Amino acid sequence: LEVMDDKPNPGTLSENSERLFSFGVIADIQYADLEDGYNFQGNRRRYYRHSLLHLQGAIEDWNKESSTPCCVLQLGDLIDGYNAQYKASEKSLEVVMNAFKMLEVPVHHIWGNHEFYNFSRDYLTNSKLNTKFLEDQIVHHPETMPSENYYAYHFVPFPKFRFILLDAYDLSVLGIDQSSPKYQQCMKILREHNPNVELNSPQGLSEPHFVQFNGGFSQEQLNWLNDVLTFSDTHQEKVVIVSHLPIYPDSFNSVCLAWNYRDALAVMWSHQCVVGFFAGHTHDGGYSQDPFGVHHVNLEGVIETAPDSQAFGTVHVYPDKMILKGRGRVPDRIMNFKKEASFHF
Ligand SMILES: Nc1ncnc2c1ncn2[C@@H]1O[C@H](COP(=O)(O)OP(=O)(O)O)[C@@H](O)[C@H]1O
Repeated sequence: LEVMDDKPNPGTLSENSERLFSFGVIADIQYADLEDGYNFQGNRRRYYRHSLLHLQGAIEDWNKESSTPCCVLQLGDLIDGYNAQYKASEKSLEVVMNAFKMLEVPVHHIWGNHEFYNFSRDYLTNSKLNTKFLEDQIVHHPETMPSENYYAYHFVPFPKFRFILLDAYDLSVLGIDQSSPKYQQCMKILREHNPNVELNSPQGLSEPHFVQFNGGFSQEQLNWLNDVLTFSDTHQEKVVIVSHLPIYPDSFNSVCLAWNYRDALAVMWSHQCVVGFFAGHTHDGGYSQDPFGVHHVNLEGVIETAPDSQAFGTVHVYPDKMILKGRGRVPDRIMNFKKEASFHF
């Protein structure tokens, strides 16, 4: 495609020879069978129908790639919340899942706020959006098994390289029964930080990420994350963490952060194994390397991508770096591993 041709090609021959494996990334497809619309601020066009064509184009490209990706990470918000209003949630999910059937490699689905506008957590758990069956278990390490109380798991597509999917709506008022103790606990957290009548509004907040369309990580999930990262440290693995919500404040506008992003950062920063953190949610995209050398990528959202562009990427992993090959409005990025974290052969 022309869009790719005018960018520098990071995949030179020598790099290709030491390429270990690759994976696809895509975020915020938010499909709905609706005319184009706008975001809440009214400054970004949303292409509800065209998002499906963008997804189909991405799938065709991944299938055609010379080094086939091991898998694709779908970073959440697969269908738009509007589907619920039009009683089209199940139909739209089916349309999008049918598109994914063309993909020749496994897709890992993460859950975003729009999943919970359409479906309850119980529904999602029993749906095709639950890809926990793709997890890898570590024998004799029961502490690395996630509990059923949140949607998170880890897998190893290449020796010594682990992916951890996190549930950023583990603490959330979305998709959960209003009579449950957990709802009450989460509503309390939200109201303590957000006195607005409209809980989706960050207006006047010193911590503007305490809004209803965000969520957070329970202590239980963070303890599990800590245990998996401890295992990875001990076994000299590299880890990429994936979540719908970003956790590093530098990489974009802070309204989109997970509620307790600081707690997640503290866990992550107490280990050396983490090399990257991929998130969606922001639509605008962003990138930052934190002081501990972790690369934070917020992927540009498909829903706000014009029909003549694209928004997805393939990440190629090398012994000493990851190279994001972006398509359309996703920029290419070379992300070097911190020195002590490079693979040694
Ligand atoms: N500043 C705001 N004040 C009130 N409601 C808001 C505000 N920003 C977003 N919302 C509401 O929050 C929800 C999510 O916002 P939206 O921009 O659609 O986010 P997403 O990127 O997840 O689609 C929508 O229902 C939207 O109307």
